[in-house]
Parts: sequence; C-alpha cells; structure tokens
Amino acid sequence: MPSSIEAHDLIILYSTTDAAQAESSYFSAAAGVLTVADKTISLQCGDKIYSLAGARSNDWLAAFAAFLDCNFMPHDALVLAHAWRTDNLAANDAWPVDYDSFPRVVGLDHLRSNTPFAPCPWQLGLYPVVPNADWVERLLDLGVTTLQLRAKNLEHAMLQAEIKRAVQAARQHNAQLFINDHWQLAIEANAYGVHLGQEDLCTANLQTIANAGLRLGLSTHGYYEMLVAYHFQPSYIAIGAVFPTTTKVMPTTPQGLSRLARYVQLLKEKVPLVAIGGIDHAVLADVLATGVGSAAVVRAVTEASDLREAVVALQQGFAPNAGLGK
Ligand SMILES: Cc1ncc(COP(=O)(O)OP(=O)(O)O)c(N)n1
Ligand SMILES: Cc1ncsc1CCOP(=O)(O)O
Repeated sequence: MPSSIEAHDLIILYSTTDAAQAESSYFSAAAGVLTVADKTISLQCGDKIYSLAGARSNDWLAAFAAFLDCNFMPHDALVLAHAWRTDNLAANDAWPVDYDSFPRVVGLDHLRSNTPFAPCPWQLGLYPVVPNADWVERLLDLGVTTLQLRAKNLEHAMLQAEIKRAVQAARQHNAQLFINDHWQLAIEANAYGVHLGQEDLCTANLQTIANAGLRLGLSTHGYYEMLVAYHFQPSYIAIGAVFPTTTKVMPTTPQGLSRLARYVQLLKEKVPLVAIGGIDHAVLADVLATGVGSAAVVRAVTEASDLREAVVALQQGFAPNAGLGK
C-alpha cells in the first residue's frame, strides 16, 4: 500500500479482501479506487460507485490507462477498457463498438420495467426542445413532427395546463411530443412520450410509464450512462452535449463528432439515438454524417432571428433532396 495518496491518484485493489483492508482514508483522498474481483470491477469516485461485470481481456488495465489518456471520464474509460479485445487489433479500427463485448452495469435489475417501452421511429429527424406550449404550437404550425416540452420553474397548476395544451396541439397535428421530467403529468395528459435524465431513473416509476403506453427517451453523457440507459430498453437514447452549449451546464466536456460516430456504431439497430447540444444548421450535415437519426436543438430554434427560415433550413438538412423535381 502506498504511504501517501494524492488527489489525482487512482488506487487499484485486487480482490475484495484487499478492499476490506484498505483504509477508509484512501477512498476519500484518492481520485478513485478501483476494486478488481474475478467477475466484477468497481470504481469509486467520491460518493459514486460504478460496478461492471463481464469478460475482459488480460490487458484491460493498459487499455484503461489509454482511454483515460484520451480524456474519457474514469467510469467511461473503464467501460471501454472492459470492452477492449486484443483480437480486434488486426482490424483497421480496434475501437470497441460491438455491444456484446461491453460489460453489464451491476445493480440495476430492481429498477427494470417488465414491459418494454413503446417504440418510436428510428429516424426521429429534427427534434426541437422548447420551454412552453406557445413554442410547441408555433413549431407544429411550421410542420415540425417531433418535439419536446421542457418547461422549467413553473408551479404545478401552470405546468399541468401547459402540458395539457401542448399535448392537445401535438395530437391535432399528429406529431410526437415528449414531455421533459414531469412523467405523471405526461401520463395524465396522454402524451406521446417522456424524456428523463439519469438522475430521474431512481425516482420515476418506469413501470407505470411503460404500462401507460408512453415512449421513454433517456439522456446520456457517455458510455457508462449509455449502458445504464440501454438496460431499461427505452424508446430512444439521447447523447450530449455533442458541441459546447450555453443552454445547460453539462456534467461532461463536449463529446465531439468522432465519439458520436462511435456511439452510433455501438447502438446501431439496438435503439434510436438522438444527438443534442450545440447543434445548428451550420453543423447539422456533419452531425448527420455520423449516422445519427435525430438532432435535438434548443437555441437553433428559440434564438433564431427568423423562425420559419431556421426550421425550413434544418428540415432541409434532414432531407436535402426532398422537393427536388417537383
Ligand atoms: C433530447 C434530449 N436530450 C437530453 C435532454 C436533457 O435532459 P435531462 O438530462 O433530463 O436534463 P434537463 O433537460 O432536465 O435539464 C433533453 N431534455 N432532451
Ligand atoms: C438540454 C440539453 N441536454 C443536453 S445538451 C442540452 C442543451 C442543448 O441546447 P442547445 O441546442 O441550445 O445547445
């Protein structure tokens, strides 16, 4: 055992016996403590514990160091290291993208919904995320067919009324409206779907949402959260922020396009993927070139100087050849 531990150190304990003997001061002083057992690895960072199970190659630890060096968050680097396979080395690209080689997140089973969530289209296309029912109506009038009501800081009665109005408007336009966070009100209004963040997974009743027939979209910010999200068999998974955003303080640095392309490969034919964060018309073609089926946008519509023009341009980005020959 080392004599002194610094804030950037990662302590590795082999077997749970080592872990039991480790001084509790290690856990608080170090950046992280990795406990390696036969079938599982647990990473403790502060008060968070990430536990993974599954097969891993002999050089997973070297791979872990390499993925940390690529600036992945420690729990994401650990997922990638777990999925690292030496038999891929001969291939052009050894980056892990085969979901079956990825580990399983331990400790989620009690949260699982027994009923799968209703599906939504693989290509959700342009997906504006807006703050109130007024915005929903304006976008529906412009032909937007997938959107989200993300109303913050409204008291209950106002929120209930906004959700009801937005859901009714979406229904009249045959559009797919997701409600952010407020899953009970979304069920009450019979919305198309609900969008939840990772922290909501412990408090929302997923079974009730599934039983009510609503679709579920889940936020993720990296590999570990993607494994967590996919465990729940949601209707789509959102990944972000792809680019820097001023709309929301993000828990991780922007993912960028190359990571987005890898996430697309990982979840291909498993679950629809939505990219979010800093997306506007200027970068949309690059985002779609990764193969992602949907781009969620806030400022690209809410801060557009000409809303109609912005929506038409974004829609065109999804269907560049639509309208040709007419
Ligand atoms: C499509 C989409 N992706 C991500 C988010 C962010 O949701 P969440 O993590 O719940 O954070 P808040 O939106 O509640 O700030 C989203 N809303 N939509
Ligand atoms: C809500 C949210 N979740 C991840 S990024 C983001 C904000 C996206 O906003 P913008 O499109 O303005 O960058």
